[in-house]
Amino acid sequence: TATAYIGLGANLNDPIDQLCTALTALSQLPGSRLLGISSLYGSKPLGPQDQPDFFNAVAALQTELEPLALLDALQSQEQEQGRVRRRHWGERCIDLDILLLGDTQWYCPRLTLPHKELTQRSFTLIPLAELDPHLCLPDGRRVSQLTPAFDGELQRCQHS
Ligand SMILES: CC1(C)Nc2nc(N)[nH]c(=O)c2N=C1O
Repeated sequence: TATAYIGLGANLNDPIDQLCTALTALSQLPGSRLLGISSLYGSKPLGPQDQPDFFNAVAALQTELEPLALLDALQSQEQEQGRVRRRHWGERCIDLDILLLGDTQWYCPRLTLPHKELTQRSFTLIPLAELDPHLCLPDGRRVSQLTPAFDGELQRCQHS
């Protein structure tokens, strides 16, 4: 098995509830075990600004699933939660992205691992470093070395 890090994002139709629904689905994924969940973060949308702020989190999932099987499972969960693609980089009720799958480096049209934008986005990097401060990327970089560039960009939501 390998540890997958899944990026979750939502900014439509009660986003926090959407994230909870997705996390419940992840905890029930066959051949997988939910190891941990980052804090919940709020962030300004990257892309068109005429959309609501996003809520983001990252989940750590131990899984036996192969990359494309995991991708299929995540994409069917997005459909299940009624994701409709309206415009490029537009609002969506749920986004489930594989950020990392162990040390796998995977380059195919459907899936790139590690996620292409992983180190360019506060809302993936900061929750990831929270989950595993010592995490190393396949190219050897430590995520905790990359987060200072994004200090102050992300709001950790108040724990209810
Ligand atoms: C539309 C785009 C690029 N912008 C985002 N912006 C933020 N803040 N969070 C996201 O999860 C997110 N996801 C996206 O896919």
